[in-house]
Amino acid sequence: MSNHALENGVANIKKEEELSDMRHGEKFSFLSSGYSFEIIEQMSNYIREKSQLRPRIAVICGSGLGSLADIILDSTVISYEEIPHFPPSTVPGHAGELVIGLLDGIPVIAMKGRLHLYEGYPLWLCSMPVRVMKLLGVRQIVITCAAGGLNPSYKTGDIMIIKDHVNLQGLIGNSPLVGKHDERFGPRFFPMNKTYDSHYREIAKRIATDMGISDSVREGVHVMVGGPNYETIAELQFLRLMGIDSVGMSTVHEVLVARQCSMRVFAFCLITNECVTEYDCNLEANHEEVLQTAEQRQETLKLFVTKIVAEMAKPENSIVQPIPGRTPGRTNIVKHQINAGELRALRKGRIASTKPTVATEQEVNNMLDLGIIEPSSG
Ligand SMILES: O=P(O)(O)O[C@H]1O[C@H](CO)[C@@H](O)[C@H]1O
Ligand code: HPA
Repeated sequence: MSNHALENGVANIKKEEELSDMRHGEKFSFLSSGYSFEIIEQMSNYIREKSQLRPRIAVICGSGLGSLADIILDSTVISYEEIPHFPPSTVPGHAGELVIGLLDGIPVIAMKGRLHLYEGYPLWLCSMPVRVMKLLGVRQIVITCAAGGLNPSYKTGDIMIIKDHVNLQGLIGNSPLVGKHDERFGPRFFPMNKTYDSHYREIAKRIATDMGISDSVREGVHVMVGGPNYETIAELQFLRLMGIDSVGMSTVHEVLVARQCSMRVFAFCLITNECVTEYDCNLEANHEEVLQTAEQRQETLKLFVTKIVAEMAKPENSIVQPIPGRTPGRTNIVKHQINAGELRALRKGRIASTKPTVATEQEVNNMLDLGIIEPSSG
């Protein structure tokens, strides 16, 4: 190793050590999966104080799709920069604001702009807002992104409902979930085969038909590449061989974290450009085209998202099942230890409000979602 590389390595380790108290407070947590539960809690507490609303549904707005948040009424807008420990958004088309308000009368929280790996943020940091939203009470999430259409039948302006993904980063060990595990965020080992909620996908297709846009609504497999450069022809040909329909630089890490904490996920891409897979083609991908397509499709997308959120909010569509995979016997993972008597009381009547020292309402909801406790029928 050269001296220079060595120095860089030492500098990085020092930086990691400085960060470690913000994460798990352990000197050697270099491969940390990010902020500790307590830091995430601090962030959600900060946001909770800004609005009376307690949304169950979140929307992440992709590149150029921030206008989806503009139809949220009676809103409280919180800049990412004012939230403790929250990094700024640095990409054109991503305002870097949380918007909490009413979408057609339904409480929602929207991320107007997301965080990307290519901004220099590790994946755990890019997906950290999902955990913050979970602690705020979010149980269902709509994740949107701009993406290149790799399936040759796709056209610019199409909406692709994501039915599955290939987690290229994760397959080689770069996941937002690597590192020290905290079961309060969900199980370490969990399945991914039911990630993209099939019921919500059916609802979205029905809505597309009702809106008369079903010709431009597809369903396919998404891949997240690291970016920020667009792909070479050889890379795109390789991805197509893998069965990929759309290519983006986001979404997958957010979906992973959302599923780990049992959120129900609906995700779609706006196909903002057609991927160039032939050497003799003069087209070149560019971010201006991405933003332009998003702007052209914004009115349609606003209506599409509004209708989907309205359906997701219906009681029959908002039931959340705990994700399987919880470590058996881990009832001691809540912040305040629960003894057997208290746990029995929790099981009987969801007593959060009468026994605040045992567990907060938020913790009870978390435990219910994780399957640590069960709702009583009485
Ligand atoms: O995924 P979002 O943020 O929607 O945007 C996509 O568009 C940008 C590239 O033009 C990248 O950020 C890519 O990920
Ligand atoms: N490739 C990767 N990410 C993208 C693209 C693309 O073609 N378009 C929008 N985001």
